[in-house]
Amino acid sequence: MKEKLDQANESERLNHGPPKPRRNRNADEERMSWQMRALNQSDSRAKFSAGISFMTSDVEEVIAYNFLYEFYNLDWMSSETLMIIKEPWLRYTSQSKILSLRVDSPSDIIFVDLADKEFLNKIAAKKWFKEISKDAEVLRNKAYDCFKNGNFEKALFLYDRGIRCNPEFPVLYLNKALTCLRTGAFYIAYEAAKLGMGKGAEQKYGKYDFKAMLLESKKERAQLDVADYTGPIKIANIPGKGRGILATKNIQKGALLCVSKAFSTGYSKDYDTELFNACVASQMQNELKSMKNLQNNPQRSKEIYDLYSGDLTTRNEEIPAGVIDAALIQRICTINRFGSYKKEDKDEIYSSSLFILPSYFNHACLANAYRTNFGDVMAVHAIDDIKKDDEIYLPYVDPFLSYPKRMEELSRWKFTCHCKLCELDSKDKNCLKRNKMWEEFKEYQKTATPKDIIAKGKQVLKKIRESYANRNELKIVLAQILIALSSAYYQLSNLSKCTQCLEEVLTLMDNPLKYDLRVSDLYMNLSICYASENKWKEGNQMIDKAMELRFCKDMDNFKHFKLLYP
Ligand SMILES: C[S@@+](CC[C@H](N)C(=O)[O-])C[C@H]1O[C@@H](n2cnc3c(N)ncnc32)[C@H](O)[C@@H]1O
Repeated sequence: MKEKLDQANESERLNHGPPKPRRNRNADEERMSWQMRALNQSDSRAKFSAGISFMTSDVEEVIAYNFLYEFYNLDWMSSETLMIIKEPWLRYTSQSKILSLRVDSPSDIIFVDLADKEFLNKIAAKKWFKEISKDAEVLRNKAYDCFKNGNFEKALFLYDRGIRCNPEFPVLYLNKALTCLRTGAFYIAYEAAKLGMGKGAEQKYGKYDFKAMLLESKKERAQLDVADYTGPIKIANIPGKGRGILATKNIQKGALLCVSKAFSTGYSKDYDTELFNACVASQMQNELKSMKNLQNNPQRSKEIYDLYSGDLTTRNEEIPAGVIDAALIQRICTINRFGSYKKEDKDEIYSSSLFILPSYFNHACLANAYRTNFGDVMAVHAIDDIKKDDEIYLPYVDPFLSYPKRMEELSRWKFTCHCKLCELDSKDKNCLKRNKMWEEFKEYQKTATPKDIIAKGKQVLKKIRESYANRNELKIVLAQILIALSSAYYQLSNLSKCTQCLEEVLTLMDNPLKYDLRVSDLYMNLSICYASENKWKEGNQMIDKAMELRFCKDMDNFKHFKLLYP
């Protein structure tokens, strides 16, 4: 750690002074040195760079950030690659004392096809021109091989080359469209398909079915796709909060407010997690995915750049479609991050997503809406009755956290929450003492036996109950300790005590927080307790309640609910 800091400080110092002249570098030596580094598997930078061979008498190191690539698929950066770098700048990195060309935004690099004589002429780089087969059929076959092997970037490159060789060959456009669908470049796919059809593809190859192609493109992808749905809500300016979401009519609790497909999602397991913690890894992956998606779908620029980035004053700046402002996208992805966490066997999977419409919800700990994530699709439901023109909130942090912890986590967004729960907690003199007791008990619980948990838990329960003497609602810590006790009683098969605790929890939680997944789980636990005492009617009532809280009440024959509680 110290070594890394020293390196960073040293590079900072160098970057503030004038650059030092350096000796010419020999291309072959450099290539050898990078290839040696590539042998060292842990140096991912070297692996990436070893693909590059140098043709000039001098060598410059380029560090390109924010590219989404896979190490086993680096064809797009090989010895043949010619690129134009827009607005390059020189920097000393913390890794070496040699200046490198730094590129932050993927849209600052234009990859040039060496077979594109016209373009090379235009940029006065004729000498790089390489005579390549002009047979569009050959190129089509080569591209198709790449496509079959999942190398979509290279396939696209070759289809474009083929189109340049023979712009009147319609199937190339259709194949290009299919490849674009695989990479998520929907708009370019649509444009290419339209061009192909314009060139007579339909007459030549039969009816062209864009929808079938889209379905085909999804076969190997475990990504959900839905059309976005917007219910009775709208985006509006909210004094003191920027923009937010308002109800356009009276809404009953349980109603569906919107369904959104993530613009981008990053998963921790897709990243080299040795370097970062899982949460940071998923966030970094999400930033790269959002840049890639925006590069593929430039017409969505406005939607993304309109999102809150932490500074309301600079929002008016119009960024042209196709330009990736990497720093801005990183800020947007951070402030509007929707995270989720899942444990699968031993694997802990974090995901970070960027959603468009849901990013406009402002925060309240005691919110009136609840989000459910299904992969990279989010459904938002009302969890309280909401009046027309009332603001609708989602919680940015877990409302079951203690008040100080919630405030600490919310400080990232630089506002103070004034929801009913925060107002109550901030005025509650016993709040800190009570949270301390609960935190200590949680620690104790980790290693204690169920019997010990009950013995100690009863004492703590008494004190926590007393601490709430002057408060009538939202006694969340009391509910939490009762949940802990109910689980210990259950483990000791003392079902009547378990039932007693759960019944009290559910009375205490008769507020919007009952829609939390952890509370509907308790209804299911209680139904098991009732069933084991042959109280079938009560048991069924509990299942019914859990269904309502999971927004499954109006769904056909329990199908969805069974997925949640098999
Ligand atoms: C994800 S954005 C929400 C949409 C944002 N208000 C906008 O104008 O686009 C998060 C930002 O909204 C503002 N915000 C959210 N909830 C708030 C609240 N309860 N009170 C004040 N500002 C809030 C904060 O500036 C926060 O950093």
